Amino acid sequence: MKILVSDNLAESGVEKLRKVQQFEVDVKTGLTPDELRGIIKDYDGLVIRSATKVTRDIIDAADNLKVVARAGIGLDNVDVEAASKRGIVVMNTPEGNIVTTAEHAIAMILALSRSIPQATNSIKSGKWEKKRFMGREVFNKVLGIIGMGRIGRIVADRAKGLKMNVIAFDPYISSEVLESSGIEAVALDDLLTRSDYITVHTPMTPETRDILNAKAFKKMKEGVFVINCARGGIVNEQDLHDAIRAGIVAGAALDVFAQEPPKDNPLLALDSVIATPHLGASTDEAQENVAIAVADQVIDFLVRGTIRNAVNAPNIDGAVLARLRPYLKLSEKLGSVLTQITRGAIQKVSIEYIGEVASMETQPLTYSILKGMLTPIMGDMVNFVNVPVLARERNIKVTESVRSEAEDFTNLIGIHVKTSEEENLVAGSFFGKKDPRMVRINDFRLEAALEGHLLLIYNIDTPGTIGAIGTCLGKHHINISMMDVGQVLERGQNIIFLRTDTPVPGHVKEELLAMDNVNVVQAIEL
Ligand SMILES: NC(=O)c1ccc[n+]([C@@H]2O[C@H](COP(=O)([O-])OP(=O)(O)OC[C@H]3O[C@@H](n4cnc5c(N)ncnc54)[C@H](O)[C@@H]3O)[C@@H](O)[C@H]2O)c1
Ligand SMILES: O=C(O)CC[C@@H](O)C(=O)O
Repeated sequence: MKILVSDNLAESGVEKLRKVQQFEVDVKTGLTPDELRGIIKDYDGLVIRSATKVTRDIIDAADNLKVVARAGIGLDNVDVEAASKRGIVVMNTPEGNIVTTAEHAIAMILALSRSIPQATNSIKSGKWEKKRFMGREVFNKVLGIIGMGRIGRIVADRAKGLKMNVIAFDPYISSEVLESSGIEAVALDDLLTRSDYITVHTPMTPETRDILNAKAFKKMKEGVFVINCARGGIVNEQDLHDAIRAGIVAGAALDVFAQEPPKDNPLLALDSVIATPHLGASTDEAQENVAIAVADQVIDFLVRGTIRNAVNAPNIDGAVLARLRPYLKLSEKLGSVLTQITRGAIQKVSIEYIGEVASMETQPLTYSILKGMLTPIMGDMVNFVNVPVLARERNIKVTESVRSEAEDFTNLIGIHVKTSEEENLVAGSFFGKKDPRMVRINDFRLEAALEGHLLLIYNIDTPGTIGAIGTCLGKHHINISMMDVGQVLERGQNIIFLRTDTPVPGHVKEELLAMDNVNVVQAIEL
């Protein structure tokens, strides 16, 4: 079997792969997309970090490829959907670099506080500018952490060691879980107004994109420091630039950028901005961890058939998997819809399998639902293996029940979620043999295909509202390809479910929301 390592992988990982008798390992870094497309057909396994872009084009040319394995977390550079369609397993190593990245954020906090990069440049140019670089202690200062997952929690722990006062915003973790680790859970606005330092540690999702934007900067304390070692675009770069120029933000430390490598990024021209070229995970220790983990996983899969840390396949026997595959897809999509339409920290998920599906092995389906629910919140690090642990860590109680007779459908999967703020139910089934559909949102019956760009609107039923919604979308050149309108009252309102050909941008959602009779507008991406 042929393995291609197309990014810089620590030697220990390459060696491990080379020791496997059945493997022939090539290390070829810096390939252009055309070069990679030209050679990929020969390989069974592809090992990457973040530089190689595994696009649909590459996947289409990969006749023998069985696995794409990422040494690291982010899979932004892999078209997972295209790989899944071709039956290629995509895996990552979600644990190996979290300590290193958290330490980088702490290094950024200290470097900002004492202007270490700027002072280094100054002294190297022959100056001795003691007054210019008057610093600031971190002792007793308020550190606001947005996103309290693996890295956020380690940052909190290290910052407490520096005697900072840590407050955190993570709507998907209950305040009891945070407070049991001595961290004050706060609302986002509270964090923005109280923090001396704000660091983001969320994945990039439609909800976290631009979470620090002009509106957020306006609420911050004058002199705040901002740190982004997560993903470019979580902090809006233009708005950060404006906030620095306006004197709100005293300095920013950026490891990640909306475009990498950054091109003519005006932030890099500002003296108060310090930056590193996506080095969060770049320590010998982390690279060793992820290289060994990725090599072990590739060997386990290609030699022993065991799948670990895959984002697109559960850990089960091939024949069972083939039977379950359509249900896995339906389950994951329903889970994703549910999270995207429900606010608050998930407390309880109750799943009902009805009809033929009740006689199948339902545990992978439950994991698939949980994966669908947690991925919009946690991004690529959620996989079929770690999802039960992640759910447990978040105190999510999961119950399953089965019923053999379905009333209107041969098969039905119903999921009810209770969060700290509300409750919702979705249900899905198949039309024809394999066409997954969502058939219920709470009491609203519909027949929605589970793919693409969807929009859920709650409105007060008045003549003209649907027309006005269509006109608004049309004005922004957004075509509606499907529409279901609720006939039953849902929370005293009507419900409209649309599919559009292109995503509905935030400003258009706000325009819809500003209409007299429209109360809720939720975009769902599947
Ligand atoms: N700079 C680097 O080299 C580097 C290295 C590793 C990871 N990362 C990035 O760091 C980030 C965090 O990674 P992780 O492993 O801690 O992820 P994680 O999934 O363990 O944690 C993310 C947390 O963000 C929370 N969250 C989701 N949406 C939120 C929202 N709207 N508001 C507040 N919180 C929200 C989730 O509940 C979760 O607890 C990711 O973006 C990852 O890609 C960067
Ligand atoms: O491989 C890298 O250097 C990037 C690591 C990081 O962003 C990740 O997603 O794991």
